[in-house]
Amino acid sequence: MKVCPNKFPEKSNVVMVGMPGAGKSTIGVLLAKETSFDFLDVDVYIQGQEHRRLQEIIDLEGIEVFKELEEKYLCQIDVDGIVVSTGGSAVYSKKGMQSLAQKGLVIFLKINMQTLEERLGDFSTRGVVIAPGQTFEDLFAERNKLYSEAADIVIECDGKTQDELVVEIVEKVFTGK
Ligand SMILES: Nc1ncnc2c1ncn2[C@@H]1O[C@H](COP(=O)(O)OP(=O)(O)O)[C@@H](O)[C@H]1O
Ligand SMILES: O=C(O)C1=C[C@@H](OP(=O)(O)O)[C@@H](O)[C@H](O)C1
Ligand SMILES: [Mg+2]
Repeated sequence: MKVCPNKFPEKSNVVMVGMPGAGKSTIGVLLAKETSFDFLDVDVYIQGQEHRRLQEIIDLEGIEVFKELEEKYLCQIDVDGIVVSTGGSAVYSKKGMQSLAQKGLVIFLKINMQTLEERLGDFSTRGVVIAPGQTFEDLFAERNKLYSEAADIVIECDGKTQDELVVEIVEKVFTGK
């Protein structure tokens, strides 16, 4: 039986946004298991459609081509009863986010700079969309603004385990506590 995000009956999906390393993919799948929702990781979806790794696309074709592709695939997603974990750069696509938000409750997994650095290590090998010369601090500030604007709900993730975060999201989104 499917549980509905009953605090938000007009929304049939849950959409995770946030910095790379914030936990969108791992917490998204745990949330889907907990709620009997299905799960879609947009990064995995793009790779499956493109038959190549995101890192390869970014390295060989550059970030602008990657962002165009990401927008194309974000706009194709038409689902119900799904936890959708986006890639960290999805918020650069206004059209893509508007499309997801039509039926999706957008959850921003917010995390501080120190935790991100610990989790990401060398982000140049993780395929992060960052402009030449842009510092990670600048990227962090730019992205946080976009995630906050896109979000219906902000979840502060620092110092919390994945399981604690799933419980918190279920309470805020599914049981209305
Ligand atoms: N709350 C958490 N506490 C500790 N480690 C976490 C937490 N959330 C995610 N992680 C770890 O951080 C890494 C990045 O998580 P991932 O889900 O891939 O992030 P994203 O999809 O946002 O880039 C993974 O190794 C994951 O296990
Ligand atoms: O933030 C980014 O620029 C990106 C994050 C990645 O996803 P995760 O946020 O799941 O790591 C992936 O979409 C791509 O490599 C670009
Ligand atoms: Mg991910």
